[in-house]
Amino acid sequence: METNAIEIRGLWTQFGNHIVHQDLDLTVKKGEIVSIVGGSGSGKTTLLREILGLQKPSRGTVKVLGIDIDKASASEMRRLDDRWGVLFQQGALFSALSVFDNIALPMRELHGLPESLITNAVLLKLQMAGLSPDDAVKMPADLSGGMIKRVALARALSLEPDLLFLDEPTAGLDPALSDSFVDLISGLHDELHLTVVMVSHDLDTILDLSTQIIVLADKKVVASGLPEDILRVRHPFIENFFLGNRGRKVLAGLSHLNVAKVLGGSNGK
Ligand SMILES: Nc1ncnc2c1ncn2[C@@H]1O[C@H](COP(=O)(O)OP(=O)(O)OP(=O)(O)O)[C@@H](O)[C@H]1O
Repeated sequence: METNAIEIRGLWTQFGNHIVHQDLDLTVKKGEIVSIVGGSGSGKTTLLREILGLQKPSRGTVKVLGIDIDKASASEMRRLDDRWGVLFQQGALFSALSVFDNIALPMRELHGLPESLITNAVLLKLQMAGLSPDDAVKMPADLSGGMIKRVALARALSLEPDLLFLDEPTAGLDPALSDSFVDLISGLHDELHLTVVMVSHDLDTILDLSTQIIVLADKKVVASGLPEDILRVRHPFIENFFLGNRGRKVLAGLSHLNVAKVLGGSNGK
């Protein structure tokens, strides 16, 4: 049985003369929560787009749930579409559709299910995403930022995916809302045995959720694993991101991680 949710081997991405990924390898096992981090322009969004088959790499293979995205037939791609849910930063909801219709859309598009089943499924997804049945009739313009994220999450879950992709899930949320969104993702992961792949700049979210952190820099994966594995790798991005003032504060709050010990004498002051 396939144990890897995603396998990327020898990936190159080039736009004109600009090489974004150079011989990049990456593996996500089923059931993991993986955070992809990297500086602006390091190619995180492009990588997500390549995993989703929205963009073709210049070279290399991308396999999702055992299927080679480049060689997949139209029907295989449709089946994959059924098996992943995507919460992207932009265009999270259709503004002309109610909350109900936004969540129902993927079911209506892909399955032609009877409306009575769709209604029950939408109500269940609303509940899973921490929303009430009364929210179903609201329009996106009437929702707060936190609610929009929850509705977008409910829609991403609408086809009961095995894989969930989140692009900056907590961007724009205040700390309390961000914490409750993190709890929600964590609960859904445990309950639904989801594999989650997210791109995030939010260190709290990354450290709270990830079973694997993947650091993109210099056109490839420069470090991957748990925070203690990442911190052992000397790289300017890692030092800035994890060990800048804010990073140190967040890491200091993690009792299981002896940051000073991991860093040794030189940086562990
Ligand atoms: N379609 C495209 N054509 C040309 N260049 C592109 C295209 N898509 C992305 N790029 C370039 O590839 C690089 C990586 O972009 P990408 O959006 O993947 O980075 P990112 O890590 O997600 O950045 P950010 O954190 O700022 O969102 C950037 O230099 C970007 O300008």
